[in-house]
Order: sequence, then structure tokens, then C-alpha cells
Amino acid sequence: MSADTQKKRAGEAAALRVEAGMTVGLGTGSTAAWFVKALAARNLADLRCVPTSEATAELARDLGLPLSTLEDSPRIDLTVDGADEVGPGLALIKGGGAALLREKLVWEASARCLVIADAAKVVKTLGAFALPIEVVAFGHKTTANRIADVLADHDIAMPARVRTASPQAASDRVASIGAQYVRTDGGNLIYDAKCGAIHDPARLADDLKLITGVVEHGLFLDLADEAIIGTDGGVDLLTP
Ligand SMILES: O=C[C@H](O)[C@H](O)[C@H](O)COP(=O)(O)O
Repeated sequence: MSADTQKKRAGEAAALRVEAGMTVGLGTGSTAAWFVKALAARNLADLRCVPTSEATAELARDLGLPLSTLEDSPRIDLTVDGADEVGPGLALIKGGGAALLREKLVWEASARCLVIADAAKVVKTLGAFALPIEVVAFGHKTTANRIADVLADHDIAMPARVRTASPQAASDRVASIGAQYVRTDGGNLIYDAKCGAIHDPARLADDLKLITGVVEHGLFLDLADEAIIGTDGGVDLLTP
């Protein structure tokens, strides 16, 4: 069975958790897109949907879901979002789609957060997936040196690399500097850190946040309340 089928199962199961009248955070990525489609198909009354990216906003708008913003709807009942890795205690790596900052803002404003993923995302140790780190473009190479120092302090030898767009995507972008770089919805850059294994995610999260120029990182710790994992047989539910 394909990963996409597992993602669809998880997304559809998550859509059943939404009730009429809720304010719902809409995640970003291919798994979250299945959730958004399944949610729209339910046609629930009085929903308010807060998207975590321009891409999700566009999808939700096309499907007729009522959109709001975090400014207008600062208290979210339930956010449903994908992940790049789901580790022990529902510690997550997110940001493969460069949406980590808006995602984290929406997650932290949510009474409940539900992560949805295919079975391959579940890992024993975080870090095989390169950790995305969102960095201000101004002086980003200096910031990258500081990130490298922090990574080295965590026994991660390889410096993080700035994420570049595919040639097609790059040609679609207009940026004042580095048109080849992926830009987040907020106009920042993404550095990806190939960690291999993150032995102390909480300490790494704290250390990265202390670097001037780092806007956010993709470690989502103590934020997910539950995970719905799509499998070949159905879905598995995980709690922290
Ligand atoms: O920035 C993107 C998000 O964190 C996504 O939720 C994450 O990358 C998972 O994406 P997908 O469901 O496409 O694997």
C-alpha cells in the first residue's frame, strides 16, 4: 500500500474529530491536504479555519472552507497537521514544506493538536530527516556559522545547508537576494541540518532558539496531544 493511501486514511480519520462550530488549524503538506479535503467534504456548519501556509489557504479557499487568521481567531480548538518524523513522546520534526513558523504559531494557539502521518514517519530517534531551521535572510551565512557551532556542541558534525528551490520553482520566484533560495511565507530562508540522531531534542531546541537570526526550528516538542498514523490495515492512535 502506498504512503499516500496511508496519509489519506490518517487525514480522513482526523476530519471526523472536527465538530460544527469549531475553530480549526489547518496544517501544511501532503498529509494535511488530505485532511483539508476530507474536512471540506463534511460540510460542517460554522467552522473557522486558520491555515498555516499560503498553499493551505489556497486549497481551503478552493474547497469552500471558511478562512480566518490567527489575528482574528487567536484561540483555536483543534489543529491537525502532518509531520516529517514522529518520535517517542510525540516529539516531532516538522518543516519539510518550509511552513514550520506559521505552523508552530498556530499549534501553540491550539487547545488540542493532532498530528497525522503515514507509518514510515514513526521513528525511535529523531534526526534521520534533516532538521529545518528558519533563518532571517540578512546575515544568514553568519547565522549559519552559529548554527554549526551549536550542532557541533551536540556532536553533529555536518553544518546545516541552506535550502534551494528546484530550477522551476526558482524561476517563479522574485527575491531581492538569492532567488535560488527557498523562501518561507514570511520571506525567510530554511537551513536543513542533517543530524543523523538527535539525542537531546529539548536541549538542541533551546540552544537553536538562542541564536540571533534563527526565527524558529522544526522541533515540535510537548505540543502534539495525539497522532493518527495511517497504516496498511487502517489507522493507529498514538499518545505522548
Ligand atoms: O512545513 C511543512 C510541514 O511541517 C509538513 O506538515 C511536513 O513537512 C509533513 O509534510 P507531508 O505531509 O507532505 O509529509
